[in-house]
Amino acid sequence: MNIALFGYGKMGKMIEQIALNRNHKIVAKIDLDTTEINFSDIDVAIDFSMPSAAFDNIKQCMENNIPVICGTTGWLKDYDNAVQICKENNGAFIYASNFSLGVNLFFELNSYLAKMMGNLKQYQVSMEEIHHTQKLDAPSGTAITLAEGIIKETDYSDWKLDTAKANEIPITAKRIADTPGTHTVSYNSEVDGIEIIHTAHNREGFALGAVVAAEWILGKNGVFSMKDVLNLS
Ligand SMILES: NC(=O)C1=CN([C@@H]2O[C@H](COP(=O)(O)OP(=O)(O)OC[C@H]3O[C@@H](n4cnc5c(N)ncnc54)[C@H](OP(=O)(O)O)[C@@H]3O)[C@@H](O)[C@H]2O)C=CC1
Ligand SMILES: O=C(O)C1=N[C@H](C(=O)O)C[C@H](O)C1
Repeated sequence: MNIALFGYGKMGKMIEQIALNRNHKIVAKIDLDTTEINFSDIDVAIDFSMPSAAFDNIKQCMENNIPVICGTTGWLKDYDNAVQICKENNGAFIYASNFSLGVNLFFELNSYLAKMMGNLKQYQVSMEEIHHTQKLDAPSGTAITLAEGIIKETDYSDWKLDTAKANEIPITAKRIADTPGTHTVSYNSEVDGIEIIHTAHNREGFALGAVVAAEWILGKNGVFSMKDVLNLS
């Protein structure tokens, strides 16, 4: 499969390694300085760029009939627009805030726990995410997906960074050097607490998930999620 990498930073380089090990070819490495792209060579685009760049990259690929796997976070105000453009072009698109198998299992666990907690008003939920100091967005895309999972199953109506009202989920974002990504969901009552934690030890899981998603989407049309790729319930 011929892959174009939109963004050749920490994730782009890790994806390149994994893709080459799985016998794929990297036919383009696109960054801020790229002036021309030869779309005729590309089977699938994988975007791990920047919040300000992702939507334009996705749009450009869709208009050239290239399936897109997008892992960039912090651009979701334009998500519905991206879905619309995908449909208009009969394209193929996956956005995931986190491509690792472990986090996608953690999303399922989070939903299950939230479902149990829905009627137990003595517990208050809160969340913490920790990432490296170069991260541009806060809270992380993964934390937002976790919060959305809780909102779906409980009376919480929104999330907020730091201070939140009673019906909002407070999220704390910490930035610590060399931390690939740690997410904790906590439920606390007067008498006890329950925590679930996912810790990424490195970026390999994210990169492998993105390449597996690219392999999966080839030949398909539509807007999908990692749940579809991993065949999770
Ligand atoms: N969904 C997931 O599983 C994961 C998502 N991420 C997300 O992926 C994104 C990238 O992360 P990471 O690799 O760590 O970040 P980096 O900062 O290491 O890399 C981003 C790269 O994007 C390049 N870039 C800037 N503008 C454009 C553009 N217009 N088109 C294409 N590329 C561009 C930058 O180039 P330059 O240096 O020249 O500015 C840089 O090389 C972030 O949003 C992050 O949150 C990260 C890990 C996992
Ligand atoms: O910027 C990162 O590094 C990461 N970003 C994603 C997010 O915002 O959730 C996924 C992962 O946690 C690493």
